[in-house]
Amino acid sequence: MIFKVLISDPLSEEGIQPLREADNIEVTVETNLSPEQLKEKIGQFDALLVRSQTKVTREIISSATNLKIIGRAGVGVDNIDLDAATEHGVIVVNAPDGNTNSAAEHTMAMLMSLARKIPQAYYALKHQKWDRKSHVGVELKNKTLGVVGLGRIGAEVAARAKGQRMKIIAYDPFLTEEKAEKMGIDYGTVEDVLRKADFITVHTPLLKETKHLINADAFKIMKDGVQIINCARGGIIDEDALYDAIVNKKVAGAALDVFEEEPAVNHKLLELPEVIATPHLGASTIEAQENVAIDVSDDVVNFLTGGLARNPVNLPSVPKELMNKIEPYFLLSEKLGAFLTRLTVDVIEEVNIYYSGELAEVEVAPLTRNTLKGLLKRHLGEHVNDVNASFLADKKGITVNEHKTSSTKGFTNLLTVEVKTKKATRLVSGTLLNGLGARIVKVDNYSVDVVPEGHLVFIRHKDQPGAIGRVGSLLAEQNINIATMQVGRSDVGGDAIMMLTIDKNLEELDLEKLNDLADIYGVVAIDL
Ligand SMILES: NC(=O)C1=CN([C@@H]2O[C@H](COP(=O)(O)OP(=O)(O)OC[C@H]3O[C@@H](n4cnc5c(N)ncnc54)[C@H](O)[C@@H]3O)[C@@H](O)[C@H]2O)C=CC1
Ligand SMILES: O=C(O)CCC(=O)C(=O)O
Repeated sequence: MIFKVLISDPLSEEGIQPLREADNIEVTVETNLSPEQLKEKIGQFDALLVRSQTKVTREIISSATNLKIIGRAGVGVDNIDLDAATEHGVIVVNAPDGNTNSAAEHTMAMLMSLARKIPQAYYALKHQKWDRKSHVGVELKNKTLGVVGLGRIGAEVAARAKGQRMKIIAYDPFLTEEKAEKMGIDYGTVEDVLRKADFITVHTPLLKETKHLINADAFKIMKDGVQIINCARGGIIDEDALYDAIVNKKVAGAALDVFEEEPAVNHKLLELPEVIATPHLGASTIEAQENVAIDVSDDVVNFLTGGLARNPVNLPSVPKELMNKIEPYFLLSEKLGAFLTRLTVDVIEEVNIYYSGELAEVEVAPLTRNTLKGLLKRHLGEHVNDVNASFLADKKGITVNEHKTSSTKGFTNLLTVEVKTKKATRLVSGTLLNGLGARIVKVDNYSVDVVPEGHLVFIRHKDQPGAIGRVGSLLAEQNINIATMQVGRSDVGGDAIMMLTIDKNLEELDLEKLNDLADIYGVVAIDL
């Protein structure tokens, strides 16, 4: 059998040698295809290899009747509709490590160019202006670099900036004080980083939680004259807010490799002399392009010829017999993880998963991975799946323990997820009720009975007359209908919880007003 592979973005010729050399693989390189042309052609191919230009939309995937694998020669998979790929049984693989070094080096190049106004001075000189006065820069030595997102690239940037004698302060949901100390950097909340830094560089994926992470409010708390670098993803910084902050002289300069809409030509930020920019070149080196092309080509060859892919982004693969037994628990396990991650404010160090009743009789590793997927997605994004979840948890220094117990507390099956941080232990239990579907039956020490779906609001409060009424009245004022409500308490007049399901989107809920009500200790909004 011959497998047909389409390469639709420019990839390194050296990097695709594994594909060219494989006996049963035929390679077609056709770049610059329009979406319509790609849609028309894709049905003939078993594999598609892309960089970031090709948008692999649901429409393209739906037309790809033979497609088995999509390879992304790079990290970010935001140009590929992962849900559509998973739904169509197409595995997506990426090359997470191959361009780390290049992206980190590009960030350093941008940082130094920004500090010394090199692009502006070059531009002036090219236009016959010998202007030394307008291009006075600042030193990096003894300045503070704030790193938001200390993953592969963020950590490499931090290590290099130390070599420039900079002080580093970083925030990452998986960074602990101990880890920061080992790396010789300061650990802070995102606010600490924004307040203390002279230069701020972002290295997160673009997620719901990181979209416009650097917005007008964030600029307000930064130092006057701060300088900003984005070599990660357009959209992490609110471009309108950045524009205003530069015009108002709050921000002295910005270096951008990425934009909300690419290609970004005629962008208003590019009109500002304080902004220097490159057209998404972070990974554009001979070495990175060779590395990422080799990594995805190897994975495509392995996968098409019956082997395992090393860097799957979405692969669900469990033996059929086991699948039949555990499938009903898949959604519950992910939702328990997703629920618990919203209740956890500090860095998660340990996860304990207790399987009871009929669940104690089967192989539960896929459920553990699925629970971790629910836990990790909030901070690591959609590329977390049940294949890479355990690996990512391990990489983030989280200890994961599975426990099987016979104690079911009256349920035929019970799944309990417990997370431990330095400051707290939180837990949630769920079950499948015969004929009634999934239920959350316990949160910390409180028994509840909540369907784990929709828009949930979890409120900790003091068990006092009027507390529940005040919440109800405030939601009524905001025209928000309460669909279900559960209350639980430890003892009379002590700590208590409310779990509400509301009919409106959580964005329409004024969390601050709820938080400000008398006897309310904390409110968390959770979309399940
Ligand atoms: N400009 C370019 O050509 C390139 C851009 N990239 C982009 O750079 C970014 C980083 O890539 P990697 O370091 O390889 O990814 P990574 O997954 O190793 O690191 C991302 C880090 O962001 C952290 N994070 C998630 N939410 C956060 C939040 N709200 N606040 C702070 N940190 C948060 C995660 O915990 C993780 O440690 C990605 O967006 C990637 O697509 C990557 C390569 C080249
Ligand atoms: O393919 C490219 O050049 C972009 C690389 C990138 O942005 C990524 O790997 O996330």
